[in-house]
Amino acid sequence: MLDKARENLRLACEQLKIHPDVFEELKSPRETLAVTLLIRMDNGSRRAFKAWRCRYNDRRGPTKGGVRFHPNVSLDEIETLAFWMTFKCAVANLPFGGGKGGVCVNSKELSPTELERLSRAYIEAFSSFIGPDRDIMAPDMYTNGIVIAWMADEYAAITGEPLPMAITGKPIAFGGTVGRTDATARGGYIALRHLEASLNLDPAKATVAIQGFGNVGYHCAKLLHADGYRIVAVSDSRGAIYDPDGLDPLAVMEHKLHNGGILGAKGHGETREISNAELLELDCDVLVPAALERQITLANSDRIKARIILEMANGPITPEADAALTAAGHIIVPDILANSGGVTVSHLEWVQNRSGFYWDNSRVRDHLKTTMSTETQAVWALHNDMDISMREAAYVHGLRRIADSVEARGTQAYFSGT
Ligand SMILES: NC(=O)C1=CN([C@@H]2O[C@H](COP(=O)(O)OP(=O)(O)OC[C@H]3O[C@@H](n4cnc5c(N)ncnc54)[C@H](OP(=O)(O)O)[C@@H]3O)[C@@H](O)[C@H]2O)C=CC1
Ligand SMILES: O=C(O)CCC(=O)C(=O)O
Repeated sequence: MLDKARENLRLACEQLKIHPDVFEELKSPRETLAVTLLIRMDNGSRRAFKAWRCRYNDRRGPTKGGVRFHPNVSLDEIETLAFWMTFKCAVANLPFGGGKGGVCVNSKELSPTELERLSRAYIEAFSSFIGPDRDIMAPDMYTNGIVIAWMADEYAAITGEPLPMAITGKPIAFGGTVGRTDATARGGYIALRHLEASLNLDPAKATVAIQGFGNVGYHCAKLLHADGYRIVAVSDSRGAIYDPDGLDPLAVMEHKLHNGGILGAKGHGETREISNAELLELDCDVLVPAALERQITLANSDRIKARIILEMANGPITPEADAALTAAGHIIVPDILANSGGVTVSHLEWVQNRSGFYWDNSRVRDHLKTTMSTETQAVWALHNDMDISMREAAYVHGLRRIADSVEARGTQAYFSGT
């Protein structure tokens, strides 16, 4: 995946006529630590789990990014996610570089005590790699507030820092910020709402399909539904439900909490089960991938019907499929813009921890709204002015800021054309 992600970088470097030195610096991660975590299982046996943390690039500040627990986590995935974080933080204009971490584990197979030991073992292994001015962790797939609280507690014990600033996404009672739980979804929602007029989208008429019903997918569904969008399909790892008359996200979540999954939840009309693959191909106005990478590839891109794709997951569309969809006229609001609301509010948690002054919900939301609207407008303007896709525009926007920070350190001027 990293090879393919570099392709976006190369294109943005070409667009901006950036000096080759910048590409040379950004094409590889600065450092990645790979470890094996050994934990004691409840039955007394020991089990090994591969784990990584990557600091991709720190030109704009300490590296920042979540930690993922998933059986498909690999070195390539973590380095690619850290590459995307580098650009995401620049697009959001945060004083951060990009990082990411993960453990190759199916956390659903662990008991709560095993999961706690694994979370604490991760921090033990990476405690000297991370730090409030070096690398700051946060939640990602299958690392919720409880996992983050164990991690923060372990870091506090190891470092003697009662309030760990090297980990964001903490519970509010442990130094977290208001507004982080739904920040990623809210950021994407603000971006979409900002573009409504330009995209000729009418919430009262528009239909939405959402893949993934976790933190991001659920809150996205809730926010869009509250504004009148008709949520016609949602999915989780077990499958999808489709109801052309619409689904109520709160009722679907209620069902998931009681039954362990969304299958069987009822909407306003005749609800039926479909597969995750079918969900992606539904005839709807907005498709929101909010689960894993590489869900839309050349194998299914010609069957995608949604006019607008709001990429809330990281990397849900492969570069080849992205090119095909763009050529076919689909508008893709790219991940490094659409899902940057999470890290934007993580930044606020870090700021509040450092200052010791805590913001209220309206201040956090106002800040998120201003950031998302400003950066969405900037990317949209570049997309129109340069006649490039929104993804290329987002990379150009982020790359300008990263290249500026390289140049500001006194190295040679990198923009040959300006
Ligand atoms: N959390 C955050 O702040 C941010 C997250 N993101 C990205 O958003 C995406 C989702 O993250 P998040 O919501 O936090 O993760 P969660 O762990 O909260 O939820 C993941 C959801 O995806 C579902 N899922 C897992 N595998 C599949 C599959 N093969 N097909 C369909 N659905 C599947 C899960 O199903 P089940 O419930 O059955 O397990 C679950 O509903 C990821 O790409 C993540 O990197 C990006 C920016 C920030
Ligand atoms: O909140 C953060 O710091 C990072 C979130 C994240 O991992 C992501 O945006 O992909």
